[in-house]
Amino acid sequence: MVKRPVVTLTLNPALDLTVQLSELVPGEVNLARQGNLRPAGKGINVAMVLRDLQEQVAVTGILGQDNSDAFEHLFTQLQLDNHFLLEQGATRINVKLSEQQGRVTDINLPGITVSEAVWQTLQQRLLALCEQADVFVLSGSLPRGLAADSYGQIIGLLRQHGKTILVDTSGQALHAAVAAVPDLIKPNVEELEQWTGTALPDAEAQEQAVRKLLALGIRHVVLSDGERGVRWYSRDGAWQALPPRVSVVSTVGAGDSLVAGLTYGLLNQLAVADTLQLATAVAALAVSQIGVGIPDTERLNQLKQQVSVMPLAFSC
Ligand SMILES: Nc1ncnc2c1ncn2[C@@H]1O[C@H](COP(=O)(O)OP(=O)(O)OP(=O)(O)O)[C@@H](O)[C@H]1O
Ligand SMILES: O=P(O)(O)OC[C@@]1(O)O[C@H](CO)[C@@H](O)[C@@H]1O
Repeated sequence: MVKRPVVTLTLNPALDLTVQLSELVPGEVNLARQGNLRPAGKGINVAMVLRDLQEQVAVTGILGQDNSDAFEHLFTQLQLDNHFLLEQGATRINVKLSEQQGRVTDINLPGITVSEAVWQTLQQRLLALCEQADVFVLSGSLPRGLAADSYGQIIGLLRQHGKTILVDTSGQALHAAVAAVPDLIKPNVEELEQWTGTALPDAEAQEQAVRKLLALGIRHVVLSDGERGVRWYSRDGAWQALPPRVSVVSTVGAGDSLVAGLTYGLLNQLAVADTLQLATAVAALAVSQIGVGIPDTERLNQLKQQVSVMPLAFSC
């Protein structure tokens, strides 16, 4: 049977310039140990990992026409079905300053400005993709020119066609996405705090916020918490996964790798515990390298064995 592809949407992609430094000293001349420029952005990262997990993936979103080559090359190389639209200007460069002891400083640029015409065409393209795909992953921030409720509009459109929708975004875009009730969201703790507008200092406070999200009709809330791991909440129960200890090279893309693992689990109807085991291992792998992906399946299997997954006492 031919597998139907997953669609990942990246409205605000980026070329990630990862700079490896011994230690960042602000205000001084910093000599980098190494630099690396690669096509990225949240949905594209998710797509790369899903491809390494042997899934068929269609990628869409909006790229700047002045520097789309590196992206197009990547899509061809990885056999990602390319449905990106081109807009005037250049896709942004996001700078990731990665220090030896694991700290990463992100400098994310605003990106291109999207015209109304391109936005309308993008919605038509998503509609066309509804013919061939059932699962849509909407990831990342919004570029300039798009209304804050753009994800709300897209979720409404996909919902009318009965699609499964996963969302990973932040700030106002997360607010709008939540209001449109996707199937799964993956905030980190800071993003959950942005959504409630309050500090959520402990698991109890975080779970109060999660209950509100589930009460709105969101079926799965997956809360990531960096090296402390991840907690998955649904009306059927809750689970926690503790990641293996890895030596941190760059945490950039850890969240996207987790989302890819979650998507794989949903697509293949894995049990929650198995999905979390895989997703947490893939995220740990991302942390131990520059960029995302699974260069070594043996290593992934070793990491999977070191993930602990346990049920959590939780009621809605
Ligand atoms: N130091 C670490 N060691 C092992 N696993 C980690 C580490 N940091 C993050 N992870 C894994 O990656 C997952 C996602 O990390 P995090 O909560 O930081 O997501 P995020 O803030 O969305 O990440 P991103 O930097 O991609 O936006 C965590 O739930 C955890 O499983
Ligand atoms: O501006 P957004 O879309 O929130 O984040 C963009 C970004 O930081 O996310 C990815 C890591 O998750 C990077 O590849 C990219 O630079």
